[in-house]
Amino acid sequence: MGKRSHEPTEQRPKKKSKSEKPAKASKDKQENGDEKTLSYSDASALSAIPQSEIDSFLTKNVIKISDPSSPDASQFRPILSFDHLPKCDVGLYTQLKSFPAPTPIQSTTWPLLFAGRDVIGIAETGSGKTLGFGLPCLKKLIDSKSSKPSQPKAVIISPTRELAMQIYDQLVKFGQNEKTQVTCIYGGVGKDEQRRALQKAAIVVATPGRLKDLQSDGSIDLGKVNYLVLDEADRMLDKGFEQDIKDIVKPMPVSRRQTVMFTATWPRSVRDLAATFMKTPVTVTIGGDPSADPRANTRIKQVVEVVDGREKEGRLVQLLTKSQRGHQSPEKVLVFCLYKKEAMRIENLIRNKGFAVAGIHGDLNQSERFRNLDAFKKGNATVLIATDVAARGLDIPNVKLVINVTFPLTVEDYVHRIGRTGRAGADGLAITMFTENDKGLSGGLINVLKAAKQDVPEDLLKFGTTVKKKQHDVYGAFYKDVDMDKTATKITFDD
Ligand SMILES: Nc1ncnc2c1ncn2[C@@H]1O[C@H](COP(=O)(O)OP(=O)(O)OP(=O)(O)O)[C@@H](O)[C@H]1O
Repeated sequence: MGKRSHEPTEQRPKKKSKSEKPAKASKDKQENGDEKTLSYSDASALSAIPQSEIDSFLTKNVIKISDPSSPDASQFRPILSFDHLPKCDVGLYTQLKSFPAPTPIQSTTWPLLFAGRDVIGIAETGSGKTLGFGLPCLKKLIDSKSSKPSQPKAVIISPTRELAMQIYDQLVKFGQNEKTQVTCIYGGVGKDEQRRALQKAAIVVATPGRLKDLQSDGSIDLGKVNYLVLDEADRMLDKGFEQDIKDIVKPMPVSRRQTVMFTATWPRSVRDLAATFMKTPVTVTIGGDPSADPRANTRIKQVVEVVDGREKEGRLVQLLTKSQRGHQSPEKVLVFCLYKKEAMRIENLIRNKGFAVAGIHGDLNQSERFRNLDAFKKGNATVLIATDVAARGLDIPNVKLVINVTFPLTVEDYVHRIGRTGRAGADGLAITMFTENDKGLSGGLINVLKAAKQDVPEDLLKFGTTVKKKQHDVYGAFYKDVDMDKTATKITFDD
């Protein structure tokens, strides 16, 4: 565990006197001797906003900023409007016009990231974290561009291939002029094309296994990387990925890079480890205390049904019938299973009942995974049966309902799973079947329900309210290669 203390004092931003200068800059002394000044100062329109307005924004959105290096977190005023963004000559901000304003996590982390600080950003699912780290990444690339890149300057690591592709798509969409310089690499497909693309890549979005592979065989040199993002950071730091991440970051020492971690859940178990990857990070939390239980997005209505395991399939068919039949356009429903074989069995059952269904899990090849996800995105299939490979980060338009047929291994995964609905300000519904087998997680689930002001069924309370210590080292496991009623023997991850 890291020696560095990661217990910063929590501060609410203080009031700023009118005479105070808004300009700020942070210096990044690079090991190769270059001293790079990352200058950032508030736009004049932002400086002109009365402090009371800033304070009410921070209070309304329950924003906490913890900066161990400065008692005065107010030196970074949140960017309340896109007009407050630092000047950028190319059309980086053009696509933002489709949004009314930055989301709270964007408002609060952008100034810190533009100023070169290491940041941990914790905010609910579907709250725009991708652009939170993505826009400063593109801006940094644009600002630093003196010649064509020969080596990547930024690396964004994501736990799944589909999420990596989604982040890549967003970066390409927003950084249109930088298109050729963003590359996505992930496992399950050939390496040659990826090697070619890497030759002109300034930003690399990757899953850890393939990145490590290409690094080990000399296809990619990460020695010039100065912006590192771990998306779904708690997932990236758990036992399944920890060593890969350590290996990947070796050529880019912490002193020389800006390190950024974003997630919706931030369990204590990963915090000390996270600190070893960062230099005096500022922790930004939207909507609550990071030391509390994982927080679900409060616009999602959560229903928990305590059932007998044998009732699950019948109940699933009932729920799908209600959401799919008799509607001109059936609702999109995402159904989560824990096991690959379970997912396959449920998919067949649902298909035989005549529903428009697709599946996504680790036993499919990569083109099937992409194709099935795409069919669901486009609405050609309105039911997607998934394992936890689809639990994190995926931004699928208009998912109205998430059904958990089998409870995940951790309550954090539950929060991410249900977060596939209720995105970008929309409402959503999550229905979870909970059986006696899951009772070890009842305490954690009850706390998640209570924190989001949801009903807690009596039947669930019967299983107990104690929160057990995390049971799985491989927190957020994706798949188990076993049948439902056998003990897990092998857990595999994306590469
Ligand atoms: N400022 C904004 N205003 C409105 N919508 C936005 C804004 N920024 C991003 N979005 C949209 O919000 C949706 C969710 O964003 P994103 O996928 O980045 O969420 P997230 O916080 O990373 O979620 P998760 O925790 O599930 O990974 C996307 O469709 C994105 O285009």
